[in-house]
Amino acid sequence: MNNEILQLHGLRKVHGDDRTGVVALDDVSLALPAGTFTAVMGPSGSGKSTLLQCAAGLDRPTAGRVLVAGREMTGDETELTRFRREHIGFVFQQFNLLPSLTVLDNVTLPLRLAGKRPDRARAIEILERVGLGDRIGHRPPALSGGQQQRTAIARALVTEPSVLFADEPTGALDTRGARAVLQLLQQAVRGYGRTIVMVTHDPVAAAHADAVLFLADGRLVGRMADPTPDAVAERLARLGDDVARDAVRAGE
Ligand SMILES: Nc1ncnc2c1ncn2[C@@H]1O[C@H](COP(=O)(O)OP(=O)(O)OP(=O)(O)O)[C@@H](O)[C@H]1O
Repeated sequence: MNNEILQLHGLRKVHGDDRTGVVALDDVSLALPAGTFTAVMGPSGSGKSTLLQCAAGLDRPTAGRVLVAGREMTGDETELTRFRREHIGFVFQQFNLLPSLTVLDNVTLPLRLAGKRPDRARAIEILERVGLGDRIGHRPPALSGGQQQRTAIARALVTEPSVLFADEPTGALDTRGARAVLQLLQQAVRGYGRTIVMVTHDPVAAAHADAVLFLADGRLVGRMADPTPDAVAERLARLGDDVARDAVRAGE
């Protein structure tokens, strides 16, 4: 059985005109097994968000293929939307909850959008799992940032996505809120077998993953298994030095 739940083949993304635009991704290929937690790191502008957006079907690559659970992500907007609803979960830095809906209604929303029965019992079970069982009737503005992000994670998990993508999920949180969110993501992988890909700038956050992928100038330039915060920070510093040196050389 093919255990690789996410495959990227020769992904290229040019923002703007293909000839004069910005090359954000340059021939990125990777395959991630199901049930793994992967962090993506790299200097600012290295293409991390673009990689996540293309892999999640929120943006279209200029070239290359994305396969999720063995199926190619392709087609018109309607097909892409259906594919995303079925296979993809996404967690944003700024939570993106609907402020006028209760926590419970935010979490059942993806089911309703997919035309499925909004299974309240299941949504409540997930909210209990993320530690918000006593907050289901609250509205997001009444919650802390960490609680809002845990609501967003519950919303992303309710459809049991093949892959959950998270773009800087702890970027707007304090240390305590961030730790709770990272532990939750770990638990979703280790306890429930989900697959998570997370972009982060924070070596401590990245060290919660099983492996870290490093991007520089739109290319995959390294992978670290069993990361520690110190090892990640050191690798990142070296990458930053390399990028700065290349920029100086290009300007010579
Ligand atoms: N919509 C866009 N239009 C034009 N250029 C873009 C667009 N989005 C991103 N870029 C460019 O593509 C490159 C990669 O951007 P991306 O946001 O993916 O990098 P990143 O690694 O996520 O950066 P950061 O860590 O600063 O968020 C950058 O040079 C950026 O300026």
